[in-house]
Amino acid sequence: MAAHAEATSSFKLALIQLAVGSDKATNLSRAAEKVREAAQNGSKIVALPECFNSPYGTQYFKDYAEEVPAETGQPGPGAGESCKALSQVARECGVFLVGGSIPEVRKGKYYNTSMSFGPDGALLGVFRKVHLADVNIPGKLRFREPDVLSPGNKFLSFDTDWCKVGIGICYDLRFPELGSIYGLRGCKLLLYPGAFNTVTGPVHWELLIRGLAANNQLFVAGISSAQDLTASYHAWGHSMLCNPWGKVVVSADEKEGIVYGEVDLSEVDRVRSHIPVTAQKRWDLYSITDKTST
Ligand SMILES: NC(=O)CC(=O)C(=O)O
Repeated sequence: MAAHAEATSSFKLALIQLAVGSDKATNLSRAAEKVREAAQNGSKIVALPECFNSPYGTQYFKDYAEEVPAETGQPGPGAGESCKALSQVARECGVFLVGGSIPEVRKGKYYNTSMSFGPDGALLGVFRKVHLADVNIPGKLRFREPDVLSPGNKFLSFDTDWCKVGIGICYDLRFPELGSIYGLRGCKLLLYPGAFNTVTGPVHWELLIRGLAANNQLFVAGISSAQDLTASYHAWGHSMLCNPWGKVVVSADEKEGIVYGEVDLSEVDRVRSHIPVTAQKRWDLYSITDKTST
């Protein structure tokens, strides 16, 4: 009965392609406004982009960094302003909220950190970007997150009322091992807040999202900030949801907006029954080992 209920369940997902500026308070209040709009339009899971409260760039991370609670559950009075704002709007709207990412400071180290909240405002868990962006394309683009950030050492998957969701951040898309691990954990939806750029984005963003979805036969969404050609970093935009067949269900252009997609979980089982690769793994020949705990 439970399996049937899940097999037929479907829900609306909202990807908020936010225009991010240099004022943190404005970024937070505009993000909350968009979460309210997405909830009013019937979304059950809402996701924000990478670095939604600060401009993207190694020169900004330290100035915008906040502490993130060490414990899950309702954030205490000492929680940072972004954590409090996200928790509050998730509770007000009764949605699962994947809070994009923010620069975090913890014991003198900096991280690119995503916090996820339940509909009661409780912090469900944090994901610190595991693979840090290291891009050097001579004459075109250079940025190295490892110059400032430390990598996270844990993955994050959590249960919603419909399915288990796995979280990665941007450059993590380049490492299909993470998607495989979430697939093995039973996730049916992967959410990657991101900020690809106008050099790598046109070639790699959609390709990586679709590849991850097709290889693991599950839903994958990438959530970008909007493109701003006056900023020092030109985010690619093009937030999108891809289905387990590897097809783009819905996508944005480069401008600010909310992308809505219907996640019909029965598609996961349908695609897996049509082409049973998830049941054909040759674990006698190779392995994917999850060395972390949830
Ligand atoms: N910003 C990133 O983390 C990644 C990126 O832009 C890229 O891989 O290209």
